[in-house]
Amino acid sequence: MQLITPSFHHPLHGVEQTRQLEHALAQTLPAHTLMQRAGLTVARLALAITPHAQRIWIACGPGNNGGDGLEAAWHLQQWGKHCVVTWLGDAGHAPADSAAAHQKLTEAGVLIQTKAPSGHFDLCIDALLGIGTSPREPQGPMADWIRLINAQGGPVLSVDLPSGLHADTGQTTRLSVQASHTLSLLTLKPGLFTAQGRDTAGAIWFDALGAETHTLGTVKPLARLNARPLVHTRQHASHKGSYGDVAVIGGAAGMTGAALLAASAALHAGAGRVFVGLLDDDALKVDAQQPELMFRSFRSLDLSSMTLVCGCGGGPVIQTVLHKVLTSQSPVVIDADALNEIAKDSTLQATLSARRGQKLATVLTPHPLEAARLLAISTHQIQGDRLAAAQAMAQRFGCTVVLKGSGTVIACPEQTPVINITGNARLASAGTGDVLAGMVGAQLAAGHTAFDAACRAVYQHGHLADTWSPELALTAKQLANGGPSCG
Ligand SMILES: NC(=O)C1=CN([C@@H]2O[C@H](COP(=O)(O)OP(=O)(O)OC[C@H]3O[C@@H](n4cnc5c(N)ncnc54)[C@H](OP(=O)(O)O)[C@@H]3O)[C@@H](O)[C@H]2O)[C@@H](O)CC1
Ligand SMILES: [K+]
Repeated sequence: MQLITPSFHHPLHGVEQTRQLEHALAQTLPAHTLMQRAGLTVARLALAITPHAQRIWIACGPGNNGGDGLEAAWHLQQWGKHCVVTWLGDAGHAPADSAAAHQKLTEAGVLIQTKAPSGHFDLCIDALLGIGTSPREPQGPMADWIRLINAQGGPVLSVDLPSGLHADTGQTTRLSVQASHTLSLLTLKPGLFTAQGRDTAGAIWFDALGAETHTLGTVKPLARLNARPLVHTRQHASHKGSYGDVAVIGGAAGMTGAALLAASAALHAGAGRVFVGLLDDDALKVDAQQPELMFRSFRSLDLSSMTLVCGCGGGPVIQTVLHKVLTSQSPVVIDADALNEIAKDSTLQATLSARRGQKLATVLTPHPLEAARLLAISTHQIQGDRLAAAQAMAQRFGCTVVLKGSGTVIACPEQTPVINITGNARLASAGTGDVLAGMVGAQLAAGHTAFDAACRAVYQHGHLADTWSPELALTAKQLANGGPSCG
């Protein structure tokens, strides 16, 4: 069992793949073994997170998730805990593994109740719903028990998934369990890490139940977790030209700040030189706070020799430069208003898609609303399946897509998508998206592929927020500078 941190590219398997693996593994083991392993590991984690808990409520659902709970209760009872076990199943109709667990617990003399318990519990174990959850709203006792678990206010350990959370998408039913810990079994599920997953699952643990890495490797994952990128030591004998040039193109009248944030972020993320091509003719020609930035008119920029970050603060006028940017042979990051303009214009969309045929690096960085415009669907549909939406955009436009939001998804046509788990809600403030675009630009300028550049920048952007002092406000300006202590 392990606590999940962004240290490894863990594979993420959805419901279908998890069931395939379960089936393959179960064939090699005596009956009920997987559920017995599941119950034991749940009981061990319960003990680890609440070592002094005496009174434990184990709420068990009608399927095999409930069976895991019954198995866990058996161990906890053996270890001297006072377990209150409630079950929504029916011994005559329960799945075979759950029926066996029910019989074992009954034979151990544990009372299995059907009514909601009363009083306070030191720990609740939520074994109501796992990968078998359907999108219908829980009703009756299931709904009552979810409300009661959430009302306890103490630690809640969810078995496999917080009940009500969909394993593939991270969507929840309106009523769902709010866990402090979730122990994902056999596989890690993508829904734990994106959309509502991060807010409902708490700390995420994983136990492969004896499935070795090569067994997990037999089924293609839906996604992988982003992991801390390797930091390359700079060669002593290098110079600014070794790290590439970035040109930020944007900053229409009244919106120069966005372009300056992206430029500053590119600079602090290691680009060799950073140019700013502002679309406002009357804009500043130098930034005294950041004298390293070189201001140029868009017309005078040599687009062929630099990485372009296009759209930050661009307004509708960005439309006038997009054809030139998209037909350049340079790596390109497309953000904000540039995305909105492309969404409106099928000719620009064709120009964007044509870059793939020329093997030109292109990264789109939409937030869900921009993504909705690009795919001409609703934001609700985008958020309903973020992995699928990011992949659809990557396929449609033939490039790398960074779908921002809780559990940012990075997708490209050739690779398994990645979900990022660094970052937090402090990033939900003006300008942080411009900073990310600049950071992606710096990674592209350093020579990384579009997908790698996006993964590295997204990780670092989130990591800065995760290591930010809780006493200090997180502002985009300081984020661009690499953190509050850096300027
Ligand atoms: N896979 C593995 O490798 C292993 C799996 N294991 C465990 O098994 C779990 C999967 O078990 P599972 O397939 O029985 O599904 P599960 O989540 O218990 O739910 C099905 C039941 O819930 C009901 N129900 C569904 N939605 C509902 C709703 N919204 N509101 C109300 N009710 C709803 C549904 O009713 P139905 O829709 O059929 O009427 C059915 O009765 C998995 O997550 C893991 O914990 C481990 O033991 C070992 C290895
Ligand atoms: K559960």
